[in-house]
Amino acid sequence: MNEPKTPLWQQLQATAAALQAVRQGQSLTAWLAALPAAQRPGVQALASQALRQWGRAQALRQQLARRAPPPPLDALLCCALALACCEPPPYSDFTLADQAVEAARRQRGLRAQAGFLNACLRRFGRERAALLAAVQADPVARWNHPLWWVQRLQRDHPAHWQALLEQAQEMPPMALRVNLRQGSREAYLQQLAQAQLAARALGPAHPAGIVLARPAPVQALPGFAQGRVSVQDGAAQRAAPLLLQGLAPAGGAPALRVLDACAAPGGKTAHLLELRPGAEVLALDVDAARCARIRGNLARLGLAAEVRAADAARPAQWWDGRPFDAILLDAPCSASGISRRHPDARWLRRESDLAALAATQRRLLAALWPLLRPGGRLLYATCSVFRAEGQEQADHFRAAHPDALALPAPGHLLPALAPGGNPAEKCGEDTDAHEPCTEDGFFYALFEKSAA
Ligand SMILES: C[S@@+](CC[C@H](N)C(=O)[O-])C[C@H]1O[C@@H](n2cnc3c(N)ncnc32)[C@H](O)[C@@H]1O
Repeated sequence: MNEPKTPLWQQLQATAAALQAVRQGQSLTAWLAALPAAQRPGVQALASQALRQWGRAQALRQQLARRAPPPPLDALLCCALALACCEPPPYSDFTLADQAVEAARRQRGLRAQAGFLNACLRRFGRERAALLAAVQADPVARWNHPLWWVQRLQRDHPAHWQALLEQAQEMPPMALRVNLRQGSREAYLQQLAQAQLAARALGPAHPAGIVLARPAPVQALPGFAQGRVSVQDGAAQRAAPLLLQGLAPAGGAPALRVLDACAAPGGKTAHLLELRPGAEVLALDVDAARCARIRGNLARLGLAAEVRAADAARPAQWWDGRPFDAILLDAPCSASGISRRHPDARWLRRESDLAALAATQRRLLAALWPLLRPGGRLLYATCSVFRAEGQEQADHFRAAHPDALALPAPGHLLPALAPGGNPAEKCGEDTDAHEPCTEDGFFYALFEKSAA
C-alpha cells in the first residue's frame, strides 16, 4: 500500500470511530459523508476491510480481554485486530500495533489505556496462530457474518452457502455499462486501453458490459462525464433487457410506457432508456433526495424521463390511470447479494428486518400489478440472496394473482468466486462457462399479465 498522506495512526482513529458508529447502527456511507473529503478514500478502504473481518476480530478480542473495554477503545482494538486478519494484511502486525497505540496516546480519553492496547496487540502478534485457531469453531468468527445470516444461507442455499459467504469477503470488481447509443463496446475497450485501464468484455448476457481489472475513480474513465459509460454491476445490467426484450407498445401506440417504481439512483432507468430511447418512462422513488440523483444521472447520459418523489405502493397519489406496458420493481431489500460492496450491511441488519422488508415487497407487488395492461410485463428484482425476498416472494405473488404468467428469468443469481477460490457456483446459465463470474447476488422474476 502507498504511503498514506494522513498518518496511519490518524486513519486508525477515524476508522475506529467509523466502526463504532456502525456498531451503533449508522451506515458506513452516511458516516463517511461527514468526513473531510481527503480522508474519505483511505478510511473507507480500511473500514471496509475491517468490517469483512469484524466477526473474527470481536472473537479475538474476547480471547485477549474477557471483559469488553470501553466502546472507543474496544473499537480501536478490534479495528487493529481485524486489519491484522486481512489476507493480505494492509500493514504488518508490528506497524498496526505501533500505530494503534499511537492513535490511543493521541486521543483524549484513550491515553491512559494505551498500555493495555499495546499488551493485547503484542500478545496477538506472539500467539497469532493459537488465537486464530481458538476462534475458528465460532461460526461468526469463521464466516464474518452474524449467526442468523449464516444459518439463513445454510437453509436457503444448502449447496452454495459457503461460496456465498466467501464471496462476500472479496473486494468487489468494478463493472461498466457502455452507452451503446454513443458507440460500440469494442471502441470503448480501445479507449480504456489507451487510458492504460485494463478491462475485458462481460459474457453474452451483458452485451454492453465491461469489467475493469482494477477499480478506478469514475473521473479516470474516458467520456464518463459525457455519458459514454456508467458504473453498473453485471447482475444489475440484466434487468432492462429482460424486461424489454420483444415487448411492443399496446395497440400500435407510438411509445412504450414504462414504470420504474423504485428507481434511485437511476442505474436501471438509464439502461431502459438507452435500449428504448423513445420510451415514455416514469421513474419514482419515495426518497426525494435520491430522486435528485436520478435526474443527475439521466442528465449526464443525455436521457429524459419523468422523475417523481412518490410512494410506489400508493398509486392513487401519482398514477394518471393510463396502464403501463412494462413495470420494473427493483424493490428495497436486505442487500444480502451485495454484501461484499457494503460490508457494514451484514452488521447493521437484524433478522427481524427481513419480515418487514418482505411485507413491503409484497405490498409493492400487489399495488403495482393492477397498473399493468393485459399482455404487459412486470419484472420483480432484489439485490438479495435470501429466498424470502426472492423465490418465496415470487411464488406467493403467483399464487395470489392467477392472471400472472411466469416467463423465463434467472431466479436467484448466486455469485461465483473469483479464480483461485472454491469451484464456480451458478451465476446465470447464459454466462460463459470459461469466464469467471463477477456478478453480485440478485433475484429476478418476470411476469406477464394474461390477456383479459
Ligand atoms: C434497490 S434501490 C433501487 C436501485 C435502482 N433501481 C437502480 O438501479 O439504480 C431501491 C430504492 O427503492 C426506494 N424505495 C423504497 N420504498 C419505496 C416506495 N414505497 N416507493 C418508491 N420507492 C421506494 C428506495 O429509496 C431506493 O432508492
